[in-house]
Amino acid sequence: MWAGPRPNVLDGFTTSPEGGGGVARSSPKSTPPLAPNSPGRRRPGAGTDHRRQRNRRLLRRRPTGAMYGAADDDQEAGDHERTAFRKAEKVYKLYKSAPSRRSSARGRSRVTFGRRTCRTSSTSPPCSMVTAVEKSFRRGSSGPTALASTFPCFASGTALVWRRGGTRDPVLFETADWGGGGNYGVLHLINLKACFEGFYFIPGALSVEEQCRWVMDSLTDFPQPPNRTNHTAIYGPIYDLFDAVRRNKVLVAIEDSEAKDIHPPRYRFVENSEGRSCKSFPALAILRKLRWSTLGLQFDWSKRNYDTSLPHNRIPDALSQLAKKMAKPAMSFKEEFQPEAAIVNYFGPSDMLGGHLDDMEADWSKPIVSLSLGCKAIFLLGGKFREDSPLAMFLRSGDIVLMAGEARKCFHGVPRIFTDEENADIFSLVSQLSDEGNLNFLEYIQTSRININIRQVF
Ligand SMILES: O=C(O)CCC(=O)C(=O)O
Ligand SMILES: [Fe+2]
Repeated sequence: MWAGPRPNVLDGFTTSPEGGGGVARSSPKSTPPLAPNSPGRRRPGAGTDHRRQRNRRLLRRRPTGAMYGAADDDQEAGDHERTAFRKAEKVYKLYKSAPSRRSSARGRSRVTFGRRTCRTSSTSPPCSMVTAVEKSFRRGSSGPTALASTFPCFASGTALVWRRGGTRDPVLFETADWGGGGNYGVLHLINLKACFEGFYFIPGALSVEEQCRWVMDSLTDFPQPPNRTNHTAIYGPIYDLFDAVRRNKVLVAIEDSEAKDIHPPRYRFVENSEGRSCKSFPALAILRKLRWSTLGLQFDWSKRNYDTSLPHNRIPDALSQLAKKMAKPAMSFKEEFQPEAAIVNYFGPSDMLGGHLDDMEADWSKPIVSLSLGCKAIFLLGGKFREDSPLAMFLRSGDIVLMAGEARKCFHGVPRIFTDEENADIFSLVSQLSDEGNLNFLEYIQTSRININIRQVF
């Protein structure tokens, strides 16, 4: 169990108890109440009270994203917490039957779990758009739809969405103009709710080789300084985390005399901590508590803005090229997407990302390009208000989602990932990594999901 210094309370996700609970979450009591009907989107920079108020709400929602602890929240929350989005999160989240335990130790998440038995079991995945869509896309079934039966080429039409309780809603969709060639099907929801316009789903967009590459980069290059991670606020810049895991190293505090720079590393990895009086942290534990890293322009979670004064590298060229290519269906004919920042989210077995909006980019007409890697997840796409019931869908390794236009203003989140062998849906990724002998990556990704979302900030 994690016993390190208290992390930035605004960092990352709340982790599972067995995952170490390394990321603290802010207490629901200390955060401002959520207005029952959040105001619609205002243009960035409007600087109104509404906007500030909403940002404070998001400040709490986005980075903490606590799913464990939800039971606590529910008890302490008022009606404003009982929104359709919140209800859906509860339907889809992972429940465990385990003895109730509450940790209040400093530096750990305050989590409660095991109060309820499993409702969303790994064998009963949600009825969702993707249930319908993937019947047609992935398995080639005729399905109750006007979708062409073979993936990746399909025709515009209507799909039926099963909702809980057996009702079926039609979803009108069109195939998006890919523009850049490539053998992908792009599903663009256009009428389920007006606000879904601008949401594009590109199943199987990344080959297994590409998936391996992005998994490896996410674990090796992307957390390297000057990129910041949830660990930066605690340890300062730390280098070569994944290499340290491979070599079973431990993280130790650097003696004062070793620090010469203005922003010196405060910790570094060493072979073993023998002979040192300070505390040491196994590299593997640090990796397991990695929740996010930021590429390109660095996002300041505490101020909720992009801090252009922070040292940063440009988005890696290959990632930038990929994002430009994938963004095409959501861009106007003459424009090119300009990747300026990316957030890499690392999900452990019981992690989730609470419902939120991404509203800190200046131009919301530009898409967010979001890559899924590793274990399958449930993604909730809500409306402009938390009261709008979200659509649930699966995102698998290699899928890409674009959020643009109206959908850019919609609440969304990830209440659940599937880490069991049967439901994680990572067979090809696993066999590719095993063939290549990349066992450390394999071990990590078998119980994890990585999301890379790429943004144009200005
Ligand atoms: O993990 C995902 O698929 C979504 C991530 C996301 O919405 C975000 O980082 O803002
Ligand atoms: Fe998001």
